[in-house]
Amino acid sequence: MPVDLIRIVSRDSPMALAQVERVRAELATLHPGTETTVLPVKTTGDKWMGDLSQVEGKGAFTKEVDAALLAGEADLAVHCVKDIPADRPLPAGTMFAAFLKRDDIRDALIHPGGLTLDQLPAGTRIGTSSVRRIAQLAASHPHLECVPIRGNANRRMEKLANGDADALLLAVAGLERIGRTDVITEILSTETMMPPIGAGVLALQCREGDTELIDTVSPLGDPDAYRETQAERMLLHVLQGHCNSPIAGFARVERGGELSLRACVFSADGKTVLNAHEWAGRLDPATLGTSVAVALLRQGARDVIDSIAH
Ligand SMILES: NCc1[nH]cc(CCC(=O)O)c1CC(=O)O
Repeated sequence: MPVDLIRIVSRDSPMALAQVERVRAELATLHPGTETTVLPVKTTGDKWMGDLSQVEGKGAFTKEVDAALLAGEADLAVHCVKDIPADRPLPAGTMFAAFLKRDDIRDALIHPGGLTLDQLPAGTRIGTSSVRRIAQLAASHPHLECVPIRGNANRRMEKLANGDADALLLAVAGLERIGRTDVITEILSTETMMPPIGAGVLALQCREGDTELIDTVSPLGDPDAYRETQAERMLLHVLQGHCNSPIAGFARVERGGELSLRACVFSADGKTVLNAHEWAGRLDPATLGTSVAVALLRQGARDVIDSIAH
């Protein structure tokens, strides 16, 4: 029997609330009798506009949401997988109930003048605080300058309009969710800008043992998103990357159903780029993630990751 009521907790940014609406719509189709309510919470990551490594790093966007779940104030949390730390287990007492069908995993350039990345003149200020984006731009477009910018996607676009930067890099999936794909001037290929672990995947997280709820929401899960996410998160877990680690990578269920995983570890200045790409063959997704991580560690990833302060 599907449950009568699901109280959903999430960050309160426009993007996060759009994500919740997707979950509610999918649930309404599947279980018209199940009612849903929304509990929006502000997280440390939303409030703190400084360097994320000075608060608790990546958990900054999930901590308060997970706390509401554990306190029984809500039954289901919706998170971007990209924002869920992978170097440590999920908070004790919680588990994933589903990974939704994956959205676009690529990053987009937003340049009010309409130029593409390769057309941007030297000294163009790219607003991004992402170590992953900064390192890749340093490697491929060293003539561009990255300037720190924080806040949710809507805020960043306001800051761009105010002249705090000349261009932005933002995830296509996020822009789709807030209905602002109109601002995109170029979608960057995964070769030009390798996405972060978990890009474009939404996770449903619940309390362990909440079996009726799990039975109600798990049909929303997508099997390919599950396999890809397992491989990607195991990679990050084995690498023990921290919030300041320029690590990028993505798994993909290719034609024929086989899973592949490629990943890069960069030094902060983009001068060192380690690269690995493997096919699962008979390996399960998590073992593929381990195997690619080990390949990167053999190339020296430990030193590269540890040389960056966090
Ligand atoms: N850091 C915030 C965040 N978390 C997830 C996304 C994008 C959507 C996704 O990948 O699920 C974004 C915005 C961005 O990086 O542009």
